[in-house]
Amino acid sequence: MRQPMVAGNWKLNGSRKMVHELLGDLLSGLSDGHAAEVAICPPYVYLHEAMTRLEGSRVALGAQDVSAEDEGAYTGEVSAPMLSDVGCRYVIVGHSERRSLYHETDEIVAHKFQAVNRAGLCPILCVGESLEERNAGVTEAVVARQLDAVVELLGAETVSRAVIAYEPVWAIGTGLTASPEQAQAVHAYIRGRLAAAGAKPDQTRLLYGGSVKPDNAAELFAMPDIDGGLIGGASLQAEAFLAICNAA
Ligand SMILES: O=C[C@H](O)COP(=O)(O)O
Repeated sequence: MRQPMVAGNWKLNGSRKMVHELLGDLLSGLSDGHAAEVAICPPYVYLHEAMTRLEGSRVALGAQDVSAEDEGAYTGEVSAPMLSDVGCRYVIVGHSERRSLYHETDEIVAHKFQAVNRAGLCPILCVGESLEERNAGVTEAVVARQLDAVVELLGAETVSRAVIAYEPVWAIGTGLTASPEQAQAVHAYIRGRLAAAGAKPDQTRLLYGGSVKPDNAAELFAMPDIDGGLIGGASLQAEAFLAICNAA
């Protein structure tokens, strides 16, 4: 039985005020027995403050990115041991915005995944195709290439212990959501590919991301291989995020 998970990716949004207000609303709105694991991933500068706010709660902290290096002369970078030091449990790697806007290759993503793993944290590995790729019928090939880059470096068993987020690029921040059937098909493909590579992915949590909102979360999460969501825009409003957490 996989515990569902809902992770909020704040992206480049937030303030100290928002950390206090939104997390306060979240903590008071989550019922004690909520079934899903909930995580929030604010910008680096707010991690410590968020950790202080979340201490003693069941809400986990994650980061949105990480350096592939642990320490040294890498101006501007933040390492996985540092993220561990401030209380993170999760680190998003390979988000499509990092891949497209900051030119992160599959190889860089694999090394970031490795750094997160080395620090004892859990990667949330993002994979997903662009609209052009979907229309060209190469969705599975793109997802396979992104997944295989990490499997080749670390092995399928290690990858299957991470969280994997399928985020079709065309659904991110656009209001267009993959249908539950479209998302389920790719999730099943990912699980199958990990199994074919020698892992036992029955326990691997596969999240869907891309315009998840309170009104579409339940039907997406009802699919057999969708174990929750990676939420962008809707994670910035307590009411919407709580409704999505409850749907999981
Ligand atoms: O990391 C989150 C995803 O990019 C989804 O963002 P969105 O919910 O705003 O579409």
